[in-house]
Amino acid sequence: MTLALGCIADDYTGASDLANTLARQGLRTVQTIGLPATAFDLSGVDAVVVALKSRSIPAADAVASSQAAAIWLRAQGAGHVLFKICSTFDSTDAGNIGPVTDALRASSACPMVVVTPAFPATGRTVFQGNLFVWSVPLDESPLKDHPLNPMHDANLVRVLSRQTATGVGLVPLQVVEAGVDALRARLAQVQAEGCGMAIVDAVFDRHLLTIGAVALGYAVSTGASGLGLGLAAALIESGRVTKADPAAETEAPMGGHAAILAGSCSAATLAQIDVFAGQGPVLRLDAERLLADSEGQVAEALAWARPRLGAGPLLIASSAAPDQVAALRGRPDAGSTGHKIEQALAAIAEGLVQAGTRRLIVAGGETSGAVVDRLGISGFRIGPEIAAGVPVLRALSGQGPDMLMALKSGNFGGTDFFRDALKLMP
Ligand SMILES: Nc1ncnc2c1ncn2[C@@H]1O[C@H](COP(=O)(O)OP(=O)(O)O)[C@@H](O)[C@H]1O
Ligand SMILES: O=C(O)[C@@H](O)C(=O)COP(=O)(O)O
Repeated sequence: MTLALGCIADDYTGASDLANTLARQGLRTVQTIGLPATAFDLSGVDAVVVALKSRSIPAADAVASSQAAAIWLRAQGAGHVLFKICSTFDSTDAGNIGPVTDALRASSACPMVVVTPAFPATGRTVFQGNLFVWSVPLDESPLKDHPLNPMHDANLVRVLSRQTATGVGLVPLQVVEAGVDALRARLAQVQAEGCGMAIVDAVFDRHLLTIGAVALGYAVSTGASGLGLGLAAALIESGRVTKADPAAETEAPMGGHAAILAGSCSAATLAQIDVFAGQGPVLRLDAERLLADSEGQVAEALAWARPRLGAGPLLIASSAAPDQVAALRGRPDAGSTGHKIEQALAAIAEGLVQAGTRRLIVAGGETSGAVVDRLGISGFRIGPEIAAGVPVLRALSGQGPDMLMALKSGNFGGTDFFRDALKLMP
């Protein structure tokens, strides 16, 4: 059996978000952490999401790791490769959405790449090329304060044009609404005008079904979970995949201690931490102290956690409000602070697992990447959905610790997300 769909995600939360969407649509989906080191049994698998930590690294490195993933996915039979980016288009003028899309396009001789971060289930819509987060344009949303890639422009044609030498066209909503033929014709038109990519508007899932049906005709596409939804539906509609029942597998409870680690500074995560503070013990780490004495702070956090783990779930967070994040950005070592904080949280995760934690929730994409890497987990099977874009993950047995995880994108989930997650992670 060969793969129907290959996906490359630029971070680990994004990968589990996409894997969740594909699984809910009926594709038998596995998430790998990087490329599998050994031969990987793909029998019965329709889609693989290769999770990379490539969103905030130098563009050349992101291109190299994404190309390697694409080569592997195509060798497994994937006829289409989806480059999964963030639904809030997290990137800088240096990349990495443009450079990676360029490279994947070139290596598969794909004349045109459909690009859309729309994901209506989480309020991400694109209209006339402008990205909205619920009711506000991207540049007025909490993403304007992101510690690594603050987003100051909602116009994605402009944003992407700064990242690539190829022309970036626009397919407006009225064309998508008119259906697959109109969309194909418009893509051919923008291609004839010299564009190699096009931002495609989408407001409702029905638009993503149209976009997925058309995008499947190309070798590569770039987008968030909404595009995954459209591609999955098109694969089933075309008969290339037989729809699976996502609820068919029942799993034994995991047991063990439960803990939550938060490194996201998003508005949603800050609110979720406040709500959890009324339900269980919370340790708020001080970023300045963490940066000054990482080892000491990690040891202190673990000394705080160990005696409490037996009594129920606890939460440890470095998360801070925008003014504190901005203050840190003024430091001379600002370029490396995010990474250092991630590594400290990863070390705490390692200590928690050594102390018997088997159910771990991580808030934040980069943070999740650091934690999963530190734990040596090589992949996940996809469990029930906790909230839009966040599934329960079961570490693939025999590789890394046996455990349940939830990798929450900073901005996803309702205010009671942590309790919702723990209920589904027995
Ligand atoms: N108090 C803090 N001040 C500044 N940056 C922080 C703080 N706490 C965590 N960070 C960093 O902010 C970044 C958050 O990114 P990420 O984990 O991807 O969250 P999100 O999912 O919200 O994007 C990480 O690099 C993290 O280490
Ligand atoms: O598409 C999305 O919004 C998410 O899947 C995603 O990529 C999240 O990234 P982080 O907010 O950095 O976790």
